[in-house]
Amino acid sequence: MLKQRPYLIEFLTAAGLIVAPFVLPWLGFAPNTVNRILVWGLFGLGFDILFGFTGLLSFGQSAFYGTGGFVAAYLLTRAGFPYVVLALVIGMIAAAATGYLIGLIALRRTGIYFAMITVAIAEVFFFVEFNPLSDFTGGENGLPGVPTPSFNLGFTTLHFTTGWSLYQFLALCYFIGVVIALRIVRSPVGAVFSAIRDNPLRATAVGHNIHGYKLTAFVIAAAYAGFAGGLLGVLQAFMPPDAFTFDTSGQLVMQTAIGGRGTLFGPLVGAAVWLSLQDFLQAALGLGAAWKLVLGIVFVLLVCFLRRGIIGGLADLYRLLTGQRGAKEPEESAPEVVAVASDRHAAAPAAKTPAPRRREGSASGPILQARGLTKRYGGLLANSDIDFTVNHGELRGIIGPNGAGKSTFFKMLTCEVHPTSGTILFEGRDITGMNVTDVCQLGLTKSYQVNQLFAGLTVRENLVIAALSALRGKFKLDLFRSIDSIPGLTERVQHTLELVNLTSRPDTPVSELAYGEKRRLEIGLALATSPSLLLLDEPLAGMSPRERVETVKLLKSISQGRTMIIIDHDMDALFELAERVTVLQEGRVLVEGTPEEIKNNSTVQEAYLGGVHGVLAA
Ligand SMILES: Nc1ncnc2c1ncn2[C@@H]1O[C@H](COP(=O)(O)OP(=O)(O)OP(=O)(O)O)[C@@H](O)[C@H]1O
Repeated sequence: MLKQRPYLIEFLTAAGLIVAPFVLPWLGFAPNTVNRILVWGLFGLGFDILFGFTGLLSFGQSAFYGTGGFVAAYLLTRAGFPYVVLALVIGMIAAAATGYLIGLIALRRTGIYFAMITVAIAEVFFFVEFNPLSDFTGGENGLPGVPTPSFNLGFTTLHFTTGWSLYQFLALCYFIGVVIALRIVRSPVGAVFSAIRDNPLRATAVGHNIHGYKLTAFVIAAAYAGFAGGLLGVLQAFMPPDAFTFDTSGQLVMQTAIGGRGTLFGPLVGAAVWLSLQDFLQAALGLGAAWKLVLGIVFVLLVCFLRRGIIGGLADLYRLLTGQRGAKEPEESAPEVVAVASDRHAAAPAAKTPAPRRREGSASGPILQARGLTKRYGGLLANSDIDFTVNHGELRGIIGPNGAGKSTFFKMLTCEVHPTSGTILFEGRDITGMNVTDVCQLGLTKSYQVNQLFAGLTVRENLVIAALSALRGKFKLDLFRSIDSIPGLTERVQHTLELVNLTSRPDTPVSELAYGEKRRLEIGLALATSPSLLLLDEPLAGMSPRERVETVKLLKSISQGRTMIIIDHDMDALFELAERVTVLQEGRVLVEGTPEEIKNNSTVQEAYLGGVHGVLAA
């Protein structure tokens, strides 16, 4: 994400587009096929930002393809609008506006429900195009007579009519589309897109308004689709009604899967495979409609054996040949291994600490107050009437038997779940009922009991995601800004790497980290948001004895100048770290005191050991 060879991809794209008309005819590609591939490739650039980079699978892109196409075609054929490029841009804006409205509805749901909504909406558009709007769209006849572009340069006029002549115009459009898409995916917004794809829950928890970013990706994809739809009309001199069909959306998804999602060029490569196979099987072999049978088999084989598509497969091959390690897809990430005897990167006290949002030295008194906090899950009372206060600069420990309600308590404090009753004050402000993103932006966040990392990204990229929320706020549309140009980002990430002792592993994909390293990165994600109150939910869970010792050292170092609350079952470690300890039992505060008081408290010993007094204190 951070390291990019500037303009190399842009240069190679331009070179490829210039060379293509000289090379592709030798490979049997007709100019019309190449032009169709470019239109699909442009359509796919936006779709790949949505699907490949943000992880949102839409089956409704035909709605925007058709909208942009018909708006442009209507302007050029029925409304007598003379400017082709401007008509294409207006079509694109219409599609983007439509995408915004549909996105507001569709993005209310995730996963399969989101996909189903997009299918349904595309079907509605198809119906509307054929019936109520047929006077404008030509119904099943479409809109014939779409002109091709020409540019008057004063001394001469450039006409882009058909074949390789039109290719020049389409290639320019595709190139501009690639340049814009690359800027977007390299921007902070692009980084947050990847975070949403990998772990939307954590992207929200580190302070990003993921709904806003998803909507952005949706609108970008719609805009690309709308422009490509307009180009389809120009290419065919006719805007076909089937632009609106489900087949269009399905073909786009399949082409992207064939070429490789999350690569930007995958849809272009997928379209090349699809359309050249279509031409070859239909025309050369005379298979007629049966060509789809062969295509289906090719698709299944490709998806089974090249899960990351053709480009992903080639990238893997390149890494294999050059001995580089490659990032795995998030779903293929190695399961977390608890044994970490081979962890060579032992923790050590860190040199620098990213500053908390509010300096502790300047504040005193309570930073957090919970009053009468209760959480009911149906008939189960997970937390009951908890009163809890933590002061600025304090390191508080929370212990309690399994199921005592510790994690639920943390979830309520960070507003991940809302209390059934009670109030939470953070820095004197009532945060009860706020959302986890806003609370993180205020400076209260937590590390999770079970790692919640961005599994498809590297260590550094993970920390960048978290640091971006502190530096840019929860939502910002800096779509064309380079991520490297954000002041303080590099330093903050570097400091966090030092703090969690991962300086030797910044470019390692998360899937290749040892368990202990993942736990430290988990803490690093929370730290990189610069919280003024940091909650750590079982930071020592699953660690070997050696790692526990090292991590306790690390936690001590982190705690300097910071307010922290730590839940853990390792009481020795917690008693060593915390100034005060709160004991929860059956959802209630059992007792609160210094580690010494807790160790010697007979009620606590009763709760833990069923009355075998003295063992805790031993
Ligand atoms: N989403 C939920 N729906 C229903 N019950 C829940 C939910 N989350 C937690 N609980 C229940 O609430 C109780 C407290 O759970 P919680 O995870 O807060 O305990 P804990 O002290 O963190 O336990 P552990 O130490 O094992 O992590 C448990 O009985 C648990 O089953």
